[in-house]
Amino acid sequence: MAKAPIKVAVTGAAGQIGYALLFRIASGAMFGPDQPVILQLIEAPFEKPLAALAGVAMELDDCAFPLLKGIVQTSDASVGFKDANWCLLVGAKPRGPGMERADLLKDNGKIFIEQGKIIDAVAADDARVAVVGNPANTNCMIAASQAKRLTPDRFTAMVRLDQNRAQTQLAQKAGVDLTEVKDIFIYGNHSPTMFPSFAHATIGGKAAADVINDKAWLEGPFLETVGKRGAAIIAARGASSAASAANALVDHVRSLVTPGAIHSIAVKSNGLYGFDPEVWAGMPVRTTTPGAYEVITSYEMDDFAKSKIAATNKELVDERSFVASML
Ligand SMILES: NC(=O)c1ccc[n+]([C@@H]2O[C@H](COP(=O)([O-])OP(=O)(O)OC[C@H]3O[C@@H](n4cnc5c(N)ncnc54)[C@H](O)[C@@H]3O)[C@@H](O)[C@H]2O)c1
Ligand SMILES: O=C(O)C[C@H](O)C(=O)O
Repeated sequence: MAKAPIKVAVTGAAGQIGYALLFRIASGAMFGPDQPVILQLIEAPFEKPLAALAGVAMELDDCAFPLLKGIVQTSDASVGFKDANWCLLVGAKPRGPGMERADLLKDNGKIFIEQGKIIDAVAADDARVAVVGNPANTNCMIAASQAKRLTPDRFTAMVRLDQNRAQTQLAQKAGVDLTEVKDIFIYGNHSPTMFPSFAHATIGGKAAADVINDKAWLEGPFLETVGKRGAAIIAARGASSAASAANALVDHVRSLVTPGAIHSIAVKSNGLYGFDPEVWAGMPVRTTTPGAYEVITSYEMDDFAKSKIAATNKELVDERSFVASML
């Protein structure tokens, strides 16, 4: 028997990531080739993005995707999140000229407070939330802070782009196919302070550090390249990563609905790996049942890793304190 459609709400649907994302969701890449979807597309309440959204919806129609069972277009979040099983929070205000990070946090904080409240009020009982809009970890923490019905574990932020970037860098350095690289996980913030923990990664079943045999590269250029990849793409393209970010969100959700998948997501830390209990930090998880996961707690951290985790934790704690009065 055919499966019932699931409702997938996407904010910022007419933005660059939205344009690279919606067609993949509708094609089955995110939820599988037998799972019909209804897309509930949410944009800012302005003429230009809403007109662009109408154009994106026309293109979705024109793809004649067999799995796409409906499209909602709205600037009203209570309509867009209504009964949503997945809420993909991509839309956010970008940093303007001369704007401090704290101002960005506060402006986006208002958006994520509002969206957190509405999701908690109207989304489906099994709703899951994945945050992409930057600063993703703290926006996710803010949205989760507004929820009374939905528990904090339902709210995750995306560090999968960083994991994918790190995997490719290790494969290229070792000169192997990237499928040989396993167990590279991202700890902390989606920002240059993130820590891709190379000590536990393997290449072709052997410790990555032994295969690469270049500690200085791992502790220096590797971390720097992964941490600053977003900025390098902005410098090269004149716009932030979009196709790779959309692809990473497909991977994030696909892994979360696939029992047994092991992957990095940002979750409420609850004090694991030395993070402040109240911040959302990247860490390795294993998906248990579709949408649910357990944090893998067995990785030992050496002094180098502990110092990197302390630095990214400090940034997350600082971000939380910038917005504490709003929570
Ligand atoms: N976590 C990651 O790995 C990662 C990677 C790349 C980009 N990002 C972030 O993703 C976000 C989106 O990037 P983009 O390139 O698509 O940006 P974009 O500016 O092209 O699109 C953002 C869209 O969000 C909409 N929007 C703004 N406020 C909204 C609201 N309250 N409700 C609904 N829609 C709203 C805008 O109208 C716009 O269409 C940015 O914050 C970017 O920094 C995160
Ligand atoms: O939008 C950005 O600042 C960069 C983006 O988060 C990325 O990692 O590509």
